[in-house]
Amino acid sequence: MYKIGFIGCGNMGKAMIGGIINSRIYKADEIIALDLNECLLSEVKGVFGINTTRDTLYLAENSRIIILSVKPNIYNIILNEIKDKISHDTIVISIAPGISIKSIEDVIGSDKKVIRTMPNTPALVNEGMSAICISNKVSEVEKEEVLKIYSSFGIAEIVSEKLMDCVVGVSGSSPAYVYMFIEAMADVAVLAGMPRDKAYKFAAQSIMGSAKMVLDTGIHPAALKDMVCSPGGTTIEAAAVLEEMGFRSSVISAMKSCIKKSSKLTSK
Ligand SMILES: NC(=O)C1=CN([C@@H]2O[C@H](COP(=O)(O)OP(=O)(O)OC[C@H]3O[C@@H](n4cnc5c(N)ncnc54)[C@H](O)[C@@H]3O)[C@@H](O)[C@H]2O)C=CC1
Ligand SMILES: O=C(O)[C@@H]1CCC=N1
Repeated sequence: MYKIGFIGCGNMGKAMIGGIINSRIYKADEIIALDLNECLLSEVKGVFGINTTRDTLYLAENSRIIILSVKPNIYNIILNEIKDKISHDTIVISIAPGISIKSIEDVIGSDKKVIRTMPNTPALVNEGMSAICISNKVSEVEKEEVLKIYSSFGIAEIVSEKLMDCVVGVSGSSPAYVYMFIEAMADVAVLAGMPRDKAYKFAAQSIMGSAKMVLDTGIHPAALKDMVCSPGGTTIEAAAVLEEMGFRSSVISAMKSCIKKSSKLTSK
């Protein structure tokens, strides 16, 4: 029996497998994965040394934990395909926006163990942020095990299911906004004469350091911002332009749109 099986090893599946392997929580031979894309499957086998299969039913029958790392529109197809192979000891984990615990139970049975999660791609470098919701069929020991898996590639927190759309906006999707920010900052550094490789390093490390300041010091982000803005200095010039150009309101509108999209998927 494999400890964990991934159906789908695209961006998110690969990131989680990479995080689990890096943290050594499971050995490569305790993990199995499947993907319709043969190149991708040989890639994860080659890079991580895990087992692979083309047989979805074999994976479902032989994995104690199954992670459905496919797009939300494939969920029902896969669940219908594997439902007879899911035992009462199997834990089925969703990582997709809009896929509720109930919608999975409706297909595989409400007597089965289902966990809904929302990870993010920084899992690949063990800096993921994940939310986890547990159904009442999952025991305390199983909850702790899943928390341990998700904590192996970053920070993981139990949240109530009603917060999951919000989680998509604030952590599932947010790495994309941050990459856009890094790209923009690096482009301007290049414009001002810095070589591109250095520009990415300077921009990314500044964002990582600032995030670490928020997490490690517990100081309010506004106070941390004020600590950078010298009176009559350079930073307040930039901050004033960001306010003028609607920086915060752009982020607010973008995230509201993301959360709305996630809740629209859920209500379908
Ligand atoms: N990419 C991200 O940052 C995040 C993605 N998610 C969720 O993770 C899930 C996967 O997303 P990505 O990895 O980004 O997508 P992706 O498109 O990179 O990977 C999905 C993989 O599923 C495979 N696939 C499709 N049908 C299949 C089938 N019938 N059997 C086996 N494999 C099949 C595809 O070949 C593909 O490699 C989605 O539900 C997404 O919403 C959640 C959090 C973050
Ligand atoms: O864009 C998406 O739909 C997925 C969910 C969170 C991140 N990527």
